[in-house]
Amino acid sequence: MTTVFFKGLGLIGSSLAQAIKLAHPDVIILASDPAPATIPYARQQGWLDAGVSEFERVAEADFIFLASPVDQIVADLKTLATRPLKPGVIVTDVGSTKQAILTAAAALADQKITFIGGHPMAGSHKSGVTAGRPDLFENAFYFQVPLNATAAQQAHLQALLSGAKVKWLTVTAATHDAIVAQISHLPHIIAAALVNQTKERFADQPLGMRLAAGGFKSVTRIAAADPTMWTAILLANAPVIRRQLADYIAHLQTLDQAIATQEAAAIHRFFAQAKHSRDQLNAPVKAPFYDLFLNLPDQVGALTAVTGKLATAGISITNIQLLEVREDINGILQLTFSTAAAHQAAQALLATEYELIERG
Ligand SMILES: NC(=O)c1ccc[n+]([C@@H]2O[C@H](COP(=O)([O-])OP(=O)(O)OC[C@H]3O[C@@H](n4cnc5c(N)ncnc54)[C@H](O)[C@@H]3O)[C@@H](O)[C@H]2O)c1
Ligand SMILES: O=C(O)C(=O)CC1(C(=O)O)C=CC(O)C=C1
Repeated sequence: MTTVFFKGLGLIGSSLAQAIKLAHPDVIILASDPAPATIPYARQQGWLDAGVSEFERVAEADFIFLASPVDQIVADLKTLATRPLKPGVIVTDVGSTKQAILTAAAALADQKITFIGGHPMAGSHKSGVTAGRPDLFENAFYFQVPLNATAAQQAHLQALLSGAKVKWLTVTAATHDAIVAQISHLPHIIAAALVNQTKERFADQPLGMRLAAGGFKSVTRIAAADPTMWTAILLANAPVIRRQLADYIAHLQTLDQAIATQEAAAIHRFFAQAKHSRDQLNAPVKAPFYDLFLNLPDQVGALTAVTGKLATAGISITNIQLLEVREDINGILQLTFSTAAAHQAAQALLATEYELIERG
């Protein structure tokens, strides 16, 4: 019998819990959440087996999901490291940032407890248990950032979450935080800033932003997201967000200059480039992508050893994915590069130590 413990049963926690229960009805789900109506609602829905307080009964868990705001996840990781836990337990989280969380999880690794950082790339501006849905993550990417897990342990977590129907992507914490700062954190800042500035601009207009049509509404939907969650994200990923925010402001200033000097060609280029890129967003991914497959030993730190070797040699990886992992058998690691030169250099570097595999 498998027991899964959720600390935090809001939008993301409850969606994952429901996806687990649907795919594995025998799994026992325990959860703690301080929001008063959360546990009764989940019990009444039928997919929560028991509500507990804080970390009560956590020692029964085979999997522990930390699904509260990222600052609370950091605090919970430190607390968990002092608790007696079940041998072999896998601890994971769903936080929107990864470096601060992986740093805090070192306290667990010191106790020989397995930690795998996680982040499903789907969600909503709605929050709380009532917004949760078992199909929320269908076809979404799900980042996995292992700290001290074997390939088999990563696969074990993926199997538990099979009902979520996600596309797994293994990355380092630094890569994760750089990517999501640009495509998730920055957009939330921009949406909120636009709403705040619009509100100020319309201070003396009775209807104000209620007159807005689709443009304003589609750009600002995510400004309705939970302020507690977003404060924690911005503080946890501050240096990366600040760099990308400065870059964004520079883009706005360039456009401002082009408007001031009436440079029609520059303004046209600004919109044409954006249209081209936005039109590509849902198009199938086209080459050039260069894949390298290798047998990854089922050992703690095996993935970090490969990525560390490539980083030391200055070779950048576009994507890392673990395929076909079975208990006690090597997993296949798929490394994707964006240039033939990087692919060749990686091949030469890794061939001496790893078994490279041909895949069509
Ligand atoms: N909202 C999204 O789109 C999205 C997507 C991916 C990941 N995430 C991440 O998932 C996590 C949860 O976000 P969410 O959208 O589910 O937020 P949410 O507000 O819907 O849920 C958070 C839950 O955590 C609970 N909580 C707060 N303090 C707690 C504590 N000390 N112990 C136990 N529970 C506690 C809250 O009561 C709430 O029910 C965050 O770390 C967030 O960064 C969010
Ligand atoms: O769809 C939304 O409303 C979201 O904001 C989801 C969203 C994002 O796309 O930025 C929010 C936070 C995450 O960590 C991942 C996904």
